[in-house]
Amino acid sequence: MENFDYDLQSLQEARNLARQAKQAQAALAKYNSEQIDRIIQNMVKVAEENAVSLAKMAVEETGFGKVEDKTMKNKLASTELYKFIKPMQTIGIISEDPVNKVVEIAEPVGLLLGIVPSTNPTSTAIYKSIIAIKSRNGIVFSPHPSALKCTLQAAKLMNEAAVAAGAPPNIIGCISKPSMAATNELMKCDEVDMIIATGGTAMVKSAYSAGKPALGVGPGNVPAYIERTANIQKAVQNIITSKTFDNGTICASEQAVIVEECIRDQVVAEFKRQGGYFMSAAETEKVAQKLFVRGHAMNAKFVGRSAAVIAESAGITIPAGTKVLLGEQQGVGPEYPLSYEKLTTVLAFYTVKDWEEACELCIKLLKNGGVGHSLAIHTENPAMAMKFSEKPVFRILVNTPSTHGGVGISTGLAPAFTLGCGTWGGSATSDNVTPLHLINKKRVAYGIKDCTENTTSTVAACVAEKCATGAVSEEQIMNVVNEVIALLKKRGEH
Ligand SMILES: CC(=O)SCCNC(=O)CCNC(=O)[C@H](O)C(C)(C)COP(=O)(O)OP(=O)(O)OC[C@H]1O[C@@H](n2cnc3c(N)ncnc32)[C@H](O)[C@@H]1OP(=O)(O)O
Repeated sequence: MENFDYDLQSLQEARNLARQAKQAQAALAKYNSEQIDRIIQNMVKVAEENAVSLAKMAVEETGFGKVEDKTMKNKLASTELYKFIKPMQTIGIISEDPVNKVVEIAEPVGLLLGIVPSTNPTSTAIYKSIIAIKSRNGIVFSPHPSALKCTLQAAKLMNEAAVAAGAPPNIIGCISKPSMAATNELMKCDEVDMIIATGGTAMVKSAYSAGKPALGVGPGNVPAYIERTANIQKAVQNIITSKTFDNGTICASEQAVIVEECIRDQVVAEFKRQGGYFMSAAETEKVAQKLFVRGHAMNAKFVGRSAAVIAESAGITIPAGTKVLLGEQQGVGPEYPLSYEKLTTVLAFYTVKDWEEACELCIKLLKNGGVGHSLAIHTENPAMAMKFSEKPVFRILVNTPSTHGGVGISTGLAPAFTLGCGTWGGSATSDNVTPLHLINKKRVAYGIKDCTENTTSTVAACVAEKCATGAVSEEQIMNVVNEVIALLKKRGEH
């Protein structure tokens, strides 16, 4: 009976949130760029002011990651994101093509449903709130139950900041009584126009099955290849920096290190020097037993945990100061547990003969749960980086920590906490999701080609008109002239 009451209240809350946010969004859709920018600036300010407290809440509630790194994630989701999206045109006329005479006008998508993972519970809520408002959308959140309090607080702060700067009340909402029934209700209700789903595979799949537009992200299983020309000291430093950032909770973080035989000893020595601990086969087995449940599903108890916590729980002794645990693997698949995604401070370690073998292994690892996501390569040979761009991923991250590279901290990629995996990874986009994914484009298109019989004279008139206005360049005029000649030739009149 208690459960029944809870589910009922949870459903009612979801329906109310969707109704209120939809109403607010209808009003927001009439705002201009200045009004929207003022609102976003205030959201960014409030997110920045609360970056530390939200990070603390997230670590306390989920047990994942580190306060200082979650603080940085909250800042990436606000201050850094704002720098990147400020110049984006998301309102009104966004482009005019005088030659083809097409005018593009941005319209909001409407009301979004944001699904938020437990691994990035406050940064994802801040990021999705800001990109939603930038495109004049409303958003309601479905938080992960084990990160409820911190996601709710982040969403509340974003709503209050938006409203204080002029947004309609309730433009950002968040479920306070999470249940699958409420999440399903939001996914399917008429008020929600689009779902942005970040989280586990099952949740993303159900978002795509809701019968409405959805942007979802697939899982990652990122290989990091250290090629023979790489700066080994830097490559190892990048990998450790990445894997220890928030204790490995970001899905773009490295999952396996691949090295060539000829540099293996140097790489191993460098890892040891920088805080890597190479586990024996027996130790690897013990750690793997902790990391996974039900086959190779990640055990939440060891997601985003330090090497020391994992080692202690597995009953293995490691030197003080160890940053990452590495386990040698000879293959990929169920018999090699570290060949799966582990959002924590553990890496698989592989040795290959040459780059061709590295290629094959990368493909196998990606097919083991990471197709479409990301791959890291450390090399001083640009041609080698381009060879690896042929692999089935949409982010090829070169000489950079893959965590920082994938989410746009250390690369020119868009700052984002929703990283599309393209159709190969079951996503509707292969991009880092930005406000430009959250607009509809309306097009006003003038007739520029006559479809009637008297084409020659109409095209000539069209050329004359374009010349007369002086609005087009000589090159553009020549293009039109060439078009006319081609047309006449086709009709046997030239
Ligand atoms: C840019 C980026 O880094 S994006 C990163 C996104 N990637 C991820 O989050 C990694 C994928 N996530 C996972 O594998 C898991 O969520 C873990 C390992 C992190 C945590 O695992 P757990 O908390 O044990 O399990 P899980 O996430 O499946 O959820 C637990 C329960 O909450 C439910 N739940 C999850 N999200 C929601 C939601 N939004 N609303 C309602 N219920 C939910 C699940 O259905 C599940 O219910 P069940 O126990 O009845 O099956």
